[in-house]
Amino acid sequence: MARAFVFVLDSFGIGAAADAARFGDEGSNTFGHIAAACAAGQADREGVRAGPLNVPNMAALGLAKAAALAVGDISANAAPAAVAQNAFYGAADEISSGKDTPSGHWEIAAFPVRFDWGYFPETTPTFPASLTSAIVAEAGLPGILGDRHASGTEIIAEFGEEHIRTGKPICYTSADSVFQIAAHETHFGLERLYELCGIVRRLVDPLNIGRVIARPFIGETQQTFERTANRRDFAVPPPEPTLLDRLTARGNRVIGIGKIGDIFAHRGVSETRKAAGNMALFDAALSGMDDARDGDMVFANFIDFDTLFGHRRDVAGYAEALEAFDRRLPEAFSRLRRGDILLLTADHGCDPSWKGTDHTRERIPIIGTGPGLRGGEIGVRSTFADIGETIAEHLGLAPGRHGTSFYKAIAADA
Ligand SMILES: O=P(O)(O)O[C@H]1O[C@H](CO)[C@@H](O)[C@H]1O
Ligand SMILES: [Mn+2]
Ligand SMILES: [Mn+2]
Repeated sequence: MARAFVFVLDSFGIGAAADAARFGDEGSNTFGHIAAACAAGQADREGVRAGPLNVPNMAALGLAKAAALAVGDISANAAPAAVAQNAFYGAADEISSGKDTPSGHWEIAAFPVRFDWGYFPETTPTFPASLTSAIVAEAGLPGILGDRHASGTEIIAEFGEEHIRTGKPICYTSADSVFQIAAHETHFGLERLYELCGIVRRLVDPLNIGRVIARPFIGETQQTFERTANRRDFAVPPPEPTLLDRLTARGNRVIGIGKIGDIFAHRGVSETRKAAGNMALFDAALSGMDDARDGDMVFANFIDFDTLFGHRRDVAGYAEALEAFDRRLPEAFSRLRRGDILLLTADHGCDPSWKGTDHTRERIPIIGTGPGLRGGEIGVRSTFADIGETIAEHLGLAPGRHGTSFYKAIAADA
């Protein structure tokens, strides 16, 4: 029995990447700054959480040691937290050119994105006039609102009422290669929003934009607007086969939890299980573990860390989400059989104490366990693709073109 379970804590970086300066992110550290704020009593929230960050299960997998490695602290091995038998831990730098979600996930799945995505400039309007007029004409719209870089929740508060009044969708972007469209689920219509995103997807293809994202919301006033779980990402398909394609081509199943299917444009994903919120996503991931057979992979994305707390720069909220996630981990551990591997990682950072509202270029944690593994330290890997190649070797696939497996370093001696 060899099965692989990869859980992505979306945006859970553990220290600035080697090339963070290129992104203006030198010194960012999602985990480190959350842990420091908690320790200083600055992340207490009445009735929600208080005190030092309490993530004992991830600590037992070596999270603190991975974090020490990621920030170049050579006393990593002297880090106090005891690491469980079979646990492996380390960190990785990203070699993809962007710090966005598709780049991070594709690189984890052993396909780094070495080309440059298209981006929209930090001007108002941000979208080229020719693009906007094509969208307006093809979709039969009275115009668009927004048309600039923005935080999704803030721009809905600003333009939501005007959107309801005029029927103009709210279009915005970020430091990522995205064209995001916020529209009201009933006044504008959810299906109509998805159709509009399909039109825009086609129109932004020549601009090399990674994703068009539908951002539906409900509520009638600035105070009551709320985004719903009906978000949908329209990503371009990875230009090369990923680990997921290699597995499904062999006849194995890849069960994608949450937005994994969307991120891979549904290629190499046998089945998608969506759910709203990290706890329901965890339930879905456990159901995937229950159903996975020999040679299968469960690939889960836990989006709340990023969307609800990282981008919103909510340190206490992020801390509480980590603690809630950590409390569920024993349920995953108890499902592991001999031959299985469970690996926790992230796709980029989104330091909630950082300036702005964008992602941060960070190293990611690689921590995990498996009943048949020896475990140990795997160092700071030069690419996330080492994760994909390790899973490939674990599941008996031939090596791919990118990344180096660390499987032999953590596998039990033959
Ligand atoms: O501010 P919101 O709408 O959450 O958007 C964020 O989510 C997008 C996709 O992950 C990022 O590009 C960032 O803009
Ligand atoms: Mn992400
Ligand atoms: Mn994000």
